[in-house]
Amino acid sequence: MKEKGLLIVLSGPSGVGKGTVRKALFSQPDTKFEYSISMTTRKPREGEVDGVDYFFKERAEFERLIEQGKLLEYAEYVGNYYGTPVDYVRETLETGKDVFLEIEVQGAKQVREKFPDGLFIFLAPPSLSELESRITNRGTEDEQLIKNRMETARKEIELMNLYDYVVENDKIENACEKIKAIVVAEHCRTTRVAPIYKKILEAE
Ligand SMILES: Nc1nc2c(ncn2[C@@H]2O[C@H](COP(=O)(O)OP(=O)(O)O)[C@@H](O)[C@H]2O)c(=O)[nH]1
Ligand SMILES: Nc1ncnc2c1ncn2[C@@H]1O[C@H](COP(=O)(O)OP(=O)(O)O)[C@@H](O)[C@H]1O
Repeated sequence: MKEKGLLIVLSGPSGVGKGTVRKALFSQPDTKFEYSISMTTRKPREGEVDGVDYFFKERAEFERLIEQGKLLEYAEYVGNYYGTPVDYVRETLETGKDVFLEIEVQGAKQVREKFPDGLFIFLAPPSLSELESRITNRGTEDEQLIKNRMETARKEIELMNLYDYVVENDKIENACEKIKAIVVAEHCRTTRVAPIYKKILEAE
């Protein structure tokens, strides 16, 4: 029987650099995992393409997908829904490929409940002040929103110990290298290679 792929979840506080690190990872030719494109009710930003960056949905349609159980997880984030299509994830894992999710922390918590064997990686900021300056420099939020984001970030950082690994996003390249190394190590875990071991002995 073919071994199933690994579900890799990258999460962490808003503004830590999840999207940036994910894009850097997927621009590297040696990245072998499949990115699961999320659904969202947020409007496309300039240059974003439906079916590439996100599947852009109307609110009513998204709510219908929730009711139909089509989402592995979903969360409401700054007034918009974001969610992971469950069929794509399950079907891709069945083919033996690894699937990569880049999602906020509420969603990651839901995935942990459904996929306890997944690989959960928390992307952490070098410090809270660095996090604040990244959110401020991104220029997408006003002052009050930044204050709220920082309050939320403190609580989110406390959830760090629910994850398997913590990767500090000091430099983008360092974070990418660490994530790739973690995935390689995870594939070599005794619990995962047990079927292969059996195969070796059977082939004797
Ligand atoms: N729960 C959940 N969060 C998601 C999903 N897709 C993206 N996100 C998160 O939603 C947040 C907002 O994403 P986006 O609107 O693209 O803006 P960003 O803040 O510039 O990355 C980020 O923290 C993403 O990690 C998803 O499918 N589920
Ligand atoms: N390692 C890093 N060093 C410095 N700035 C970074 C780093 N990673 C991300 N950033 C910057 O921080 C801001 C937030 O990154 P983003 O990927 O949007 O975060 P998230 O997806 O976690 O909300 C962006 O302006 C991005 O360019």
